[in-house]
This record gives sequence, C-alpha cells and structure tokens, in this order.
Amino acid sequence: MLRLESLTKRYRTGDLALSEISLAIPAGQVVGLIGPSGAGKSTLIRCVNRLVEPTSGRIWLDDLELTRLGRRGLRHARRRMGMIFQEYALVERLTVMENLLSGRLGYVSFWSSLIRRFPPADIENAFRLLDRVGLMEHADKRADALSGGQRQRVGIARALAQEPEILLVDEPTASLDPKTSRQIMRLLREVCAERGLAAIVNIHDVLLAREFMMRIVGLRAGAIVYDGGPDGLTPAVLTEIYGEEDWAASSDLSDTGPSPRPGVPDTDELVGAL
Ligand SMILES: Nc1ncnc2c1ncn2[C@@H]1O[C@H](COP(=O)(O)OP(=O)(O)OP(=O)(O)O)[C@@H](O)[C@H]1O
Repeated sequence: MLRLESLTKRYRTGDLALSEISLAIPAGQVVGLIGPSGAGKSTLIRCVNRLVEPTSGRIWLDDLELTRLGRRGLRHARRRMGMIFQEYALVERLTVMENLLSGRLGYVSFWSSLIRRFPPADIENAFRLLDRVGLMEHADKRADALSGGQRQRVGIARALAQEPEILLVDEPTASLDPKTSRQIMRLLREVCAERGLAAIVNIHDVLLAREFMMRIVGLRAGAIVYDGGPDGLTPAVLTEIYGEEDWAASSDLSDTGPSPRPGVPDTDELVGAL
C-alpha cells in the first residue's frame, strides 16, 4: 500500500505544483493519473521516489515512511519502486540485456556492478523477463537500434528486474504511435496483474487511461478533482479536470461506459503482432 498524506510541493520558483494531496493505492491497483499540462502529474510521481523533494506531507510504502529516509535508506527503498520513463532512459551503447541487468544494480556490490558481473540467477531472470516482454531475439542488440515500442519494453523489463512492489510510470506512451501505445499499456496492465504490482501511470491520453486503468485520479492545478473508476469520466468530469471543451465531439468520451472503438485491432490481433 502506497499512502500520500497532505503531500505538497512548492518549487523554488514559487510554483505550487501539488497542494495537500492525500491518496492511498493498495497492492495490485493500477492507477491512471490524468490532468492538463502543469497539473502536477510528473511532480507527484517524482515525489514518491523523492527524485523531487516534497515541501511538506508524508509518503508511506507499507509501514516505511519514505519522506523520513536518509540517503542510504532511500537507496534501499528505491529498489521497491520501479520507474518507467517517457524517454526510456536506456544506455544507448549498451545491449538490451545489459540495460535490463542495470535494473539489478541496486542489489549487487559496487565492485560487481563496476565489472558488470551479475549472479546467474539475475541473468536467468533477465532472460525470462525479455521473453515476457517479447524481446528475446533482441537480447544482444544495442539499445540505439531498437524502435520506440521495443525501447519501452526494455524499460518495463528493467523496472521489473528490480522486483519492485510498485511501478511509477511517467508518460510511457508519449512518443509512441497509437497501436504501439495500446500494446505498451496492455503489457503494463498484464505484468501488474501477474505480479500483484501497484502502479501510478501518468498518462495524457484519456482514451487509453479509460481503457487500461482500474482507477483514475484527475489532477487540476495540483489538487485532486476526480478519483474514481474509468467509467466515471463523463464530459462533466472531464470539464472539471481539463476545463471547457466539446467532449461530445469525441464520441468515445461522450459515452459513460467503455466501448470498443471501430478501426482499432482487437486484443488477439495485437498480441499476435508483438
Ligand atoms: N523543476 C521545476 N522547477 C520549477 N517549477 C517546476 C519544475 N517542475 C515543474 N514545475 C512546475 O510545477 C507545476 C507542475 O508541473 P508538472 O511537470 O508536475 O506537471 P504535469 O502535470 O506533469 O505537466 P505535463 O503534463 O506538461 O508534463 C507546473 O507549474 C510546472 O511549471
């Protein structure tokens, strides 16, 4: 269980990015974080693993208070939180396998990491993960030879190699085409279900959020203005989150429930294409 209590972040510039956010995310729950640009989504995700230092408030991962940890404690705690970024954050000149194993760096000794010597169990597990994300035949390819979708799969596998309890996912599909975006969202949801992992996913695309997330948290100007199921994202709620817009013009969002979209390949077709 991840718990935020009155989390507030004011940057040195004076911007109030988050204001008194309280939120509890139980194990296994995949939460989509939506909201307009500047609403505080990235800041919230980065406060959880303290890439951004909160100004006030408390964050708990089970019974560990993350906001009280010193450097060493934080380093240990970060193993429990897998981070997946929009820009993949891969090391370009390293292979897929090497990038994936870098997810284990928090576990091996400094000297082992320097010479990149990993225990056989880590390597076995890395191959299993590569297989799971559909990249087995790309293990020895350099990261810079991969497509955007493949790079994001490496990002996901690397986060999983950490054996985290929660995934912090920042705009995972921002640089991907619609079909690849759906494949990545589906993969994320599936791996979370398989491992009982919770996730917070910062996502711009409301249709993707509605289709693949279990719960939606809508942020506006650093405050939560919606917290509920994806089916509750009515035009009125979207207006509350994003401001006035002709939501009815987007037929999918004018419905109150999810509906299959014409022209979008079905699950089997997409899985077959992986
Ligand atoms: N490093 C920073 N220094 C100062 N202000 C910042 C910093 N990062 C973010 N902000 C400000 O904090 C607010 C929230 O930004 P944040 O990036 O968290 O929003 P977001 O919802 O993720 O936006 P986007 O969807 O555009 O990425 C904005 O007003 C932004 O200008």
